[in-house]
Amino acid sequence: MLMMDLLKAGMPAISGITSLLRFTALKNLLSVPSMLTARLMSSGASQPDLLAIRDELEKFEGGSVDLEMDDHSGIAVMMLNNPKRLNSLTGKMMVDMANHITALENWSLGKGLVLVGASGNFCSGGDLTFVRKALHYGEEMAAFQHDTLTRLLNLPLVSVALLQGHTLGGGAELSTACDFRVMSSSARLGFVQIRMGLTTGWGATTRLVRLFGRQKALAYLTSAKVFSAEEAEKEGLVDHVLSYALQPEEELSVCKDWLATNYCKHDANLTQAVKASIVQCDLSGDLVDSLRNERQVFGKFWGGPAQKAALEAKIKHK
Ligand SMILES: CCCC(=O)SCCNC(=O)CCNC(=O)[C@H](O)C(C)(C)COP(=O)(O)OP(=O)(O)OC[C@H]1O[C@@H](n2cnc3c(N)ncnc32)[C@H](O)[C@@H]1OP(=O)(O)O
Repeated sequence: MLMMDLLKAGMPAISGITSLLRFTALKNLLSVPSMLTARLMSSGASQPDLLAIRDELEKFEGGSVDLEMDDHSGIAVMMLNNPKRLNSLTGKMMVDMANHITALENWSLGKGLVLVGASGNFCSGGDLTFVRKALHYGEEMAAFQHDTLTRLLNLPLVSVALLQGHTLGGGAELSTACDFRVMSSSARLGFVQIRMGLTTGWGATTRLVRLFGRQKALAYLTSAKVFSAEEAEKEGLVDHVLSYALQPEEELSVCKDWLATNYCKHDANLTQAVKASIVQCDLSGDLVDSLRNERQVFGKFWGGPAQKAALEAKIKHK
């Protein structure tokens, strides 16, 4: 794809950064394969054509992902914005997120990132309108999301997901691609994919085993249990539960303060260096192998009879 085509396609809303940074982000998107892609290439596995998948996903419109980068505090806020559908992700939102992560990879003043959903909901998974139209495209979408979410996890910033309202299916997967999870006292969190006739499509099996061990990962994924904040904290699934006295609109600023005062109070260069060193310790070949396997398993179920029956049933994951 030519640079001009990308420019025509348009980068999503980014505020607080210079046009130079936009250009750098675009250049990187084109010329520097992500860490995951580079590893796929070096391992000799067939390389997913992420630019072609990006073009395809972008056709599934609806919602946006918006980014604000505050150079003063060094804290960015990335907001999932599809509130009428509880911030479930369309293909276009996946592309927005990938582009923003490229911008964040290049943010020299950055220390931290809050991932949040608009209007008091984190994310209720894949947008089911998109899902129904993309039943032929599971493994490709999974490859794109694996790349994006591995880059999110490996950003040189300390990241936190603010879980408000519903965090379900793919939304729960997103939350595991952040370093920390802060949960609203009334929120609900569940890896409900199995009830939707699916395995994880966005890399959460691999990340859950690394975060919590195989037994807990197995329990979360096979039970499809939807956790209250109290239960999630007891499990260690979330790092902090917010006071019940807060209104949803106050919770973002409290979460930002939690991140700033605990993990982003020191120099940006040092904070980035610490995170980058931790990422280096964690870069083993088996991450790539595990994600590839996860994607292949997911591809066997996506568009299959169990998923179609679940979509017909219009399940509510209460
Ligand atoms: C690779 C991806 C794999 C996955 O993510 S699998 C998981 C996919 N997510 C789901 O199946 C969630 C299904 N929805 C639900 O369980 C319930 O809507 C939920 C989240 C418990 C909320 O229940 P309520 O509070 O009663 O609200 P509600 O059902 O009236 O929802 C409000 C409006 O949001 C919509 N919505 C919620 N989740 C959605 C989704 N994932 N995709 C598309 N639309 C979604 C819902 O249809 C409703 O819209 P409307 O007002 O009826 O037009």
